[in-house]
Amino acid sequence: MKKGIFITMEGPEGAGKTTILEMLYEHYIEKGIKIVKTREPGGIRISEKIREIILNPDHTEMDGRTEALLYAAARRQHLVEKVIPALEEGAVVLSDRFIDSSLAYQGYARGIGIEEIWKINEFAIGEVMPDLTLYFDLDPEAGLARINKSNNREINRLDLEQLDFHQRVQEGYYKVIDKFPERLHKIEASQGVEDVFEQSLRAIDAILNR
Ligand SMILES: Nc1ncnc2c1ncn2[C@@H]1O[C@H](COP(=O)(O)OP(=O)(O)OP(=O)(O)O)[C@@H](O)[C@H]1O
Ligand SMILES: Cc1cn([C@H]2C[C@H](O)[C@@H](COP(=O)(O)O)O2)c(=O)[nH]c1=O
Repeated sequence: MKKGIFITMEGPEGAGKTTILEMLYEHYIEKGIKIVKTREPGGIRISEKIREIILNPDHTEMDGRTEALLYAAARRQHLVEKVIPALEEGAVVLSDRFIDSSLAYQGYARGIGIEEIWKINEFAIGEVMPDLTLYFDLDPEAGLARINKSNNREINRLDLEQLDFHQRVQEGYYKVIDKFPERLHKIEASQGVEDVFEQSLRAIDAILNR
């Protein structure tokens, strides 16, 4: 039975999810809160292997539905092996991306359909949905400029998509917000890191203190 709190971070490329996740993790560790950080696709051995297959820039022939199924498979294993056990132990789980990435990227930007992608993901995740999702909103040009400037960020197959794909990703997230307005908390990610961090903390503390 779930006792912990499941929080996910979403947004287009370079929006600052990983930066803020690390800051939140350090903050809650210092406060003595039991917290687990993880990411998708990945987080555990099998899902990291699936990540390598999906994001390899050489795999240009990958079909959109194959891509969607691989993300869902990685998600399933990650949930069963890492997220659900941590929630059962009462931890706060912070995940860099989850199902909303599939809805925005494969469902909307790839044009497979948000409802189609929702159906295959329902099979993968069952009842497990985040308690809160922080959505970092940033224009794709600005996000791509950030990752191109960054030295320690490898450029993957999805980064190499055209700008119009990344623009559809952002529109896809807006559709996801319309679908789940209670769960998604939108944060303006063009602000400085400290402001983004403070607003993220406030949203999470509201859930932790409930
Ligand atoms: N608020 C911010 N203002 C300016 N630069 C930022 C901000 N947040 C993060 N950055 C920088 O932008 C780059 C991308 O940040 P980060 O890796 O956290 O983004 P991300 O959303 O996890 O990206 P992706 O999902 O594409 O891996 C890094 O170089 C980071 O230092
Ligand atoms: C979970 C998930 C991710 N993606 C995409 C989004 C990014 O382009 C990469 C992951 O790279 P990151 O540096 O870790 O953000 O994968 C996706 O298209 N669908 C998904 O479900």
